[in-house]
Amino acid sequence: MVKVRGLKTAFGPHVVHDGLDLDVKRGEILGVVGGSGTGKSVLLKAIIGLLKPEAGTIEINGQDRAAMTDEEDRLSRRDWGVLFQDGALFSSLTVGQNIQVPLREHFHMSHSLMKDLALSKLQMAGLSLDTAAKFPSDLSGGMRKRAALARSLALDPDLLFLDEPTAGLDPIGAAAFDELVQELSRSLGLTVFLVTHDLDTLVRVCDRIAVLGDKKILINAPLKEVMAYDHPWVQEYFHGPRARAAGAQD
Ligand SMILES: Nc1ncnc2c1ncn2[C@@H]1O[C@H](COP(=O)(O)OP(=O)(O)OP(=O)(O)O)[C@@H](O)[C@H]1O
Repeated sequence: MVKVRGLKTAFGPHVVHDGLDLDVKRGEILGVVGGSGTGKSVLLKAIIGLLKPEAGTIEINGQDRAAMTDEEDRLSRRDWGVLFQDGALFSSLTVGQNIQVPLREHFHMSHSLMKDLALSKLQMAGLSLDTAAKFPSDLSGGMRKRAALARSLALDPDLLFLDEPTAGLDPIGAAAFDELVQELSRSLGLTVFLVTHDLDTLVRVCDRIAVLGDKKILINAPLKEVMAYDHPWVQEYFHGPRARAAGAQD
């Protein structure tokens, strides 16, 4: 579903990725982890086209992003949704209006159809219908995440990019959110690219885990294999007390 080859990204002299390869398989939930500043968010931004790589190729659904015309790029954007770390909802719009933003951008449809679609996405994200009329500031952190998830589902994407979706949620809210992502992935066949620091999330929902380090993907494999990988950061992260508490046992 996503194929990255030889990716190089840099900010001036600061090289973030160099010769990075990554595959995201259709229908899987891939967890992307790595130490702070290893370039998880930059990788996500490069894949979705918010950041231009210095070298390498990125294919989504078999289409080389660099070779796309503007129109092809616009159309391909319908195939994926993004949930950024802060939710990034428009504060002056209601939740319902927020969910309608991508629909307005991509389709000409009647107001009532748009409203109905927004309500169905709210339900998919586990929110009650009355949330549509509320403003983001009226919602709890967990509800805001769900509202942002509903917006990222607006165009019925095949692929979902989530950047630290459970950051800032309490453990119960985080577990419920993880469950929702897993349920959506299974029922809609969604492929999920999930950047996270949350060991609970990795253990609970990810089919495979890609570890970023030394400007590359060090390993991309199921949890058990990743835990056995001989690298200091991997060993410390997956065998420390937090990992044991999350149930990541050999
Ligand atoms: N717009 C930018 N301009 C300059 N440097 C940047 C920019 N965005 C990111 N960087 C740098 O790129 C590197 C990778 O950043 P990134 O945000 O991808 O890290 P991360 O792995 O997501 O970290 P964290 O886990 O702390 O969120 C960092 O050194 C960061 O300072």
